[in-house]
Amino acid sequence: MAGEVWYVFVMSGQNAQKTAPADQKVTPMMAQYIEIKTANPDSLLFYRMGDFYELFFEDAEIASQSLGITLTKRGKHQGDDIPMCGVPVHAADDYLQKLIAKGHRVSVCEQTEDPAEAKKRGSKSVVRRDVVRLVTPGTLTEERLLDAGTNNYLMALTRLKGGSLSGDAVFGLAWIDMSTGSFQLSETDQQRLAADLAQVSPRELILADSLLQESDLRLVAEQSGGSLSPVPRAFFDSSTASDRLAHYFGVKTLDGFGTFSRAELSAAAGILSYIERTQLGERPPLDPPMREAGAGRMLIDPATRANLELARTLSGERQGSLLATIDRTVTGGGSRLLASRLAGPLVNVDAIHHRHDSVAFFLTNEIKREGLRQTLKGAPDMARALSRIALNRGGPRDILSVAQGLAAARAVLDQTRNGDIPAEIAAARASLEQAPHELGTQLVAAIKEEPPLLKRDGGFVATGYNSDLDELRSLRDESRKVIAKLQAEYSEELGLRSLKIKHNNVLGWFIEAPTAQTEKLTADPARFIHRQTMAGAMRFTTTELADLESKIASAGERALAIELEIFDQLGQAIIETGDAIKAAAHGLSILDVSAALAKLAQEENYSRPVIDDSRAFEIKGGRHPVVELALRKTGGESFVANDANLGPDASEEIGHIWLITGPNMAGKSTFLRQNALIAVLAQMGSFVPALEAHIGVVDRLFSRVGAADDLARGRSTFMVEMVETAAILNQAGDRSLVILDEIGRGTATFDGLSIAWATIEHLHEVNKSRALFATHYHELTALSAKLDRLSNATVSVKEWNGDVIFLHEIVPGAADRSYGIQVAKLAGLPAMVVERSKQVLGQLEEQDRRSPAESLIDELPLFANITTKPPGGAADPAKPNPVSEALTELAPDDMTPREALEALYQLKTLQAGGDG
Ligand SMILES: Nc1ncnc2c1ncn2[C@@H]1O[C@H](COP(=O)(O)OP(=O)(O)OP(=O)(O)O)[C@@H](O)[C@H]1O
Repeated sequence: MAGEVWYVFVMSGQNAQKTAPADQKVTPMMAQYIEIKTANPDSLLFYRMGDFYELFFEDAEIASQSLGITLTKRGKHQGDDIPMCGVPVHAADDYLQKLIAKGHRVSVCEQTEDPAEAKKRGSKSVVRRDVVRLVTPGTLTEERLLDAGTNNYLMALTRLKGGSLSGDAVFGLAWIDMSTGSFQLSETDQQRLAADLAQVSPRELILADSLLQESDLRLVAEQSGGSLSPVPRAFFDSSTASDRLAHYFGVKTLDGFGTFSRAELSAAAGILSYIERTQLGERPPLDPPMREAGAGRMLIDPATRANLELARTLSGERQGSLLATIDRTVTGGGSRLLASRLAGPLVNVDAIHHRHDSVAFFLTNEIKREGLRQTLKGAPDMARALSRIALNRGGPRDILSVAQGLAAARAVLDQTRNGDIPAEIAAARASLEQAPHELGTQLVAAIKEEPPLLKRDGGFVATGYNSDLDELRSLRDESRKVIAKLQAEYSEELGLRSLKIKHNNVLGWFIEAPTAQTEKLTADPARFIHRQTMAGAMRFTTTELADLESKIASAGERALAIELEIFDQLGQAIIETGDAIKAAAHGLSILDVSAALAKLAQEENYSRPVIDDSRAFEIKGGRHPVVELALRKTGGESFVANDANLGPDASEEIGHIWLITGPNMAGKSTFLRQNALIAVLAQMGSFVPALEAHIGVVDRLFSRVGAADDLARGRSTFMVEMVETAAILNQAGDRSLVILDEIGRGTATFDGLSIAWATIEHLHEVNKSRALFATHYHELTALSAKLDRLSNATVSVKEWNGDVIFLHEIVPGAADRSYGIQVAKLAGLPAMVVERSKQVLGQLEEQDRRSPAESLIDELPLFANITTKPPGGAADPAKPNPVSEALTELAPDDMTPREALEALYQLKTLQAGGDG
């Protein structure tokens, strides 16, 4: 059997042309390897051999290339060398990290018995081995494999066809951070799906392999950025999902956790099946699933998220993103919470107010804040340590982390005690109060201050914690002294100054004396038992020495056994109070985030925004936090603050659109983005970089800024631009905020201008969103005469000696020109080209004066008139349509089936006549 299996495996490699004879000789170890490899086909197999994990065949080739380690060979198979490479067990984490980062999955196969046991079964028997864990990007828990400030989400996506009331498909989402135990569920639709995936930004996305076959869904899944793990459809079986969930959490019914939709349950079942498969028996300590109402968050689609550089810059780095600019947290948990708040700003006014209250509290209570931050700086990542302990991957340092985390929780309670405490802070404090503080005190007493990483060798329990352990340790540690004393006694008794007691691994402890002086020892063979004769020396032992030796050895062993038992007891006590520990860890994160945002507000002069359910969007003295910081760092000019007001006038209920024209490099894009960022910051619960801000909650944020090629997906710059614009025009509503920067730029002038024109009309008439629209098409400014909620704004510049000076000030009105040529001159375009451009421009402007674009305004009907026509432009509304006239005449209730059929034929004839 093993031979056949082997054959299948090798067929996927270079040796495909070779066939394996039925009587193929496979060494027992190789047979075992092949069996295990076949059972774990989609991953690289780390096969434990002594102090190394070895990889063979294709796995070895892939790993050696990915890790830059030497490819060697071990034995032959079917006449060919077997490629092999290996990584030392003690450094395995680093190699795992590299492989996982490159998108691989790794099965870790351990020896599950002592080699001595295997030998008992016969000299040729192989040590039993088994895969103990499948390491995938979304199931990591090791500190070294994780980024402290980033959640590591595993996400499951499932679809129920016709799951909604309207019969459309609904999607269930479940996501888990195994390193902290958080577990969330939500339901969404096709339109929101990409935005919801982007909000979570999973490291690994699991979905039924059948879904991955659909190209649209595959695209959305790929866009999430997570590594894709297809699994069988059966993982998501929604009919058994409730039972599987209840079973996992050891409850009879899920009622206590809340109500979940079928799609959510199906996603939850999928993710739990995957965890069971990858963790092989270990159960990560998960929180009960929480329902994340998708509608409770501002919708930000992936393109907008990327354009606004919320968590990463367009080039993929954290540095330079909004998140990096505002992050003043001092703990890993705080940093993760801040990132998830930024990824999903709220839309509930009360919830936003609560967060602002917390920031305000720490802004006024500076001493409390700084004391708190000082304490938190030393607090380790309790949530992640807890997870490792529960997964049986914990070490002494994880226990110490919990101990120190609980100590920090106690200190923080004292530091935030008095004063008028806002609701969110009070709730966080309550969770700290309920933490298992007695256990904390016990842990502090139990673990040394700087324990070793692994529990394996002991040495982590503090002195004074367990008296038996202390005794055994001193026996072991005192051994040298006891031996030295014995040596002194023997040498005195025998009068032999050169007698020594030594130790080696073969003999253990022994007495050694120069051969010439061993007379007295050999004379008493019953006492001095001869062990070995060397050149010039002889070795002996005594019952006394042997007794001492076994005492020392067993003291070490017994000490280790006691330490491991203590470790298990403490671990168990931690797991039992896991929920309270996790709640306290979350409480600390909330305090960290609130204090950090207050610190930010103070340092950067942010102010508290007014948030309500209106359609207001009034920003006074707004700034772009990232550009402002960049300018400050370069020490050049300072950032010019600007106002924006897109709110409705007193008599209206719908927001406004600003059309911004202005020279290149003046600051249009910066202005657009800063307003979007201010909305995001306000609704995530932060203060904002402005003197004042009044924002009626934004439910969806859309931004189309700049143009980026997406050639990897076969879309041109212009196609990307149009796909994103289409998404905006199809989805934005009157509570949305839309930022459009130079729409139409990617095509010929007239096409671009026409698209921009129609887009503005659509936003104004149909979407009715608050919007900022930057453009170089000056012709568009004429639209403000026709569209009453459209105003023109421009960025002011000064011209001086033919050069242009940017003032970066947004003022009402339209730009008279682009100053493109002046900017080109600044950029160092050759003087000849600059001059020639001026000439060409002069001629073009002359032509334009003869047929100005303003006339378009009167010639073209308003956009609204067009939308009232049926799609396809079938009929002229001025001419009566015979089909609709006939339809109006019909009275279905008064007709027999036969008459109805005849009427249908008649209608068809009429239509045919009309088409002709
Ligand atoms: N309000 C401001 N205060 C100070 N400097 C600013 C301000 N806004 C923008 N700048 C500076 O001007 C540069 C250009 O800004 P931005 O890219 O927003 O211009 P733009 O008008 O969109 O240009 P283009 O039309 O060429 O795309 C920025 O990188 C920044 O250094």
